[in-house]
Amino acid sequence: MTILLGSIADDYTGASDLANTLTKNGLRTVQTVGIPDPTLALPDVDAVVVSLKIRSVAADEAVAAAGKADRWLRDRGAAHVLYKICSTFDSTDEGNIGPVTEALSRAAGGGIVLVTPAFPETGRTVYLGHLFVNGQPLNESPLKDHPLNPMRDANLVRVLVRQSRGSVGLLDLPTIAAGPAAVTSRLDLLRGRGMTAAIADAISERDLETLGEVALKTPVSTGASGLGLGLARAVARSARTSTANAATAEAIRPVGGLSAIVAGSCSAATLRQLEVAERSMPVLRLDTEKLLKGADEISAAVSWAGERIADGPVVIAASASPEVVSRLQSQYGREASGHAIETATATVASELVARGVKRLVVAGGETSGATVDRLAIPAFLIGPEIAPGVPVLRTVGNAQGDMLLALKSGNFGGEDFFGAALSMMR
Ligand SMILES: Nc1ncnc2c1ncn2[C@@H]1O[C@H](COP(=O)(O)OP(=O)(O)O)[C@@H](O)[C@H]1O
Ligand SMILES: O=C(O)[C@@H](O)C(=O)COP(=O)(O)O
Repeated sequence: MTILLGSIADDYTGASDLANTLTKNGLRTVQTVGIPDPTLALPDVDAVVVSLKIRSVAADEAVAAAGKADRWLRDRGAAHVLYKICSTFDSTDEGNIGPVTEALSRAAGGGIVLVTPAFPETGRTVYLGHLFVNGQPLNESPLKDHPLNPMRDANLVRVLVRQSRGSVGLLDLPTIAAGPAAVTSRLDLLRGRGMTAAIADAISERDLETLGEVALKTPVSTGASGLGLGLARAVARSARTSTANAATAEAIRPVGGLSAIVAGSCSAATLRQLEVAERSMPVLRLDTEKLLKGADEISAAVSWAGERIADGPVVIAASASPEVVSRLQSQYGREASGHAIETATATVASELVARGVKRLVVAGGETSGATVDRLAIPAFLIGPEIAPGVPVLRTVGNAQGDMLLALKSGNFGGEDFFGAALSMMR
């Protein structure tokens, strides 16, 4: 297998979002969980997205993990590797978007890296280096209250500079509108001025196609699914792969079994989706105070689910409003509470799988990472899209047998996401 496009994703929901975009734009794609074991039989694909859980870890740890994934991808022919970050640029000033981007670039021989989180299909646009989320500046959007990475600055040039050793330039919209040649010469100019990264504006698919075409000629880029779209279309044009949706029917062959939803995302979209789910499914809201004090809350949740799950899907959620989250964090600390809750939701999910759940929806990036790790799932095939950025996933090489999952980024999906997801997972 020669990989036409490689990617390293900083979390698992983000990986499935990107894998969905690559698939929709013609690339046969597999999502691996970490670097696959050599014994795992992977399907023949055009693109591999290696999912890592490094969004919220120390930068040196992220650099080391991404470096290993990069070598694995390059050894299998990937000439270009996209570092998939969140479309809302989730990171802190100690975050790793800058350090990983610089390390991947150094490993590939240096140069300037094109960076853009734009993903217009989900309302993420970048203009003059400022990120907008559904029309609101990032720092005024619900992301200002993210439990782990509160985003308080919409100026991404400034955000990236704070995380980087090198300096960061801007590829503005008029340059991008002028087409690939203009973008390439502007990048050359910025590189000549010693810049190691450039934040690229993008408000439409056309901008992303231009950026994808330019980025593909370089060894590394950093961005979200929007840049993935541009890269996939450029790869499809150059390698003459199909431009049709590459999702396979195999990916959604029914698996039967029971179904459940586990949520740890506290994003505005997930909170609304939980309210809507309450109208049609039993929903258990975990008492996170109790959860942090001991394991009883987990076993209580598992027995609550056990009494109901034979009759239909159940929902178990730790998710809470920004006020409740910040109260808990001031008592137990941000990282400690986040980590303890992720461990709890992953434990609940694995107990439910042990009781026959084969169709599982998980809401939240860190929450999904902890759950997929706990279930030790090695890889996923990409099925059809449930909502922009969220595909149905079918496990590959799973010890518990085939399962269908949906890993929902906190901010993605319409109000009825949970019902819509389960109706596509049989
Ligand atoms: N009630 C709560 N109080 C504090 N933190 C919480 C609560 N519920 C969930 N969390 C934590 O918030 C974080 C949400 O992050 P994540 O799962 O990535 O969601 P998203 O996709 O919305 O970013 C996780 O670390 C999760 O454990
Ligand atoms: O790019 C995106 O917005 C998503 O793919 C993503 O990474 C979201 O992260 P979580 O909300 O933490 O799942």
